[in-house]
Amino acid sequence: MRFWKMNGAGNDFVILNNLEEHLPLEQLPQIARTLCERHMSIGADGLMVVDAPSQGGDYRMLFYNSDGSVGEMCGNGARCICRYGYENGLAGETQTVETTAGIVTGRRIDQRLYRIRLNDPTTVRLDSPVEADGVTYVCSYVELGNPGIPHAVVPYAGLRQADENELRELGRAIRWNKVFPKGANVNFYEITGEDLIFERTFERGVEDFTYACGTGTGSVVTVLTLQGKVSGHGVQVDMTGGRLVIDAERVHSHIASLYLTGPTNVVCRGEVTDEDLIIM
Ligand SMILES: N[C@H](CCC[C@H](N)C(=O)O)C(=O)O
Repeated sequence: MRFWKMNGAGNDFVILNNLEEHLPLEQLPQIARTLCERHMSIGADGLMVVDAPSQGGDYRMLFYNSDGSVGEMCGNGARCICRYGYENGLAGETQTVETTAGIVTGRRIDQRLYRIRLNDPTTVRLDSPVEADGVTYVCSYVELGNPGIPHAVVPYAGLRQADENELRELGRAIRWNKVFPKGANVNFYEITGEDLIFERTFERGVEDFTYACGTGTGSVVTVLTLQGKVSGHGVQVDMTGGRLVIDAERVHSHIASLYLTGPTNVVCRGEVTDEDLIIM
């Protein structure tokens, strides 16, 4: 089984091409759990599988979190898979990717820089109170696409200096809060300059912080653009693993388009030989 290991701003993935591997779909959650484990196997935040398109796209992208759960979409993953698609001859410099959340289009800017149009926000709930550990947090909720990937957007003063363990516990409490029926990725942010944000995301399905989250940055900038706190144009979002840039086009009280731009890295390519993997 051939694989690529990639990351987008430090959000890392194992990529398999099912047009060649022909793995049964029902085995993919188990394969994701095995290969994403950081001590026993390759290690990654998620597994992405390229499969045959069914809606006129160049290919279909299946996304599994490291715990084997399905993600509707992954912004950094989609940027990486566009590079994978381009470099493997599956698509050209502009491409159409079929994701569970809907169609995502992507564009190669240069060897490492890729830009995608994220799924449009389908649900936006600004500033509703969420209670965690007896404290009320003012928290917005965004879903991108349909079925939408769920994001909580939480302002957090002094985020850079915050105690990581405390923040993780809070992230976990909000992630499991009953007001979010699908759960949520929890995006803590602070505004650090004009159109400049620092963000950390506690991810559903990884159940920890990742180094970056593309749909998370899109959700934060959606909220802040609607609230008039950022311009929406070229908003820079710094995360642990690098800088992502969001362009959000605001039309009246909604976001009409959302673009994510950022770096990719092909870390290695090779053959999976993990002897713990059971493939029927
Ligand atoms: N890191 C990803 C999102 C993964 C989504 C996953 N954590 C889920 O909620 O299923 C991104 O760049 O958009």
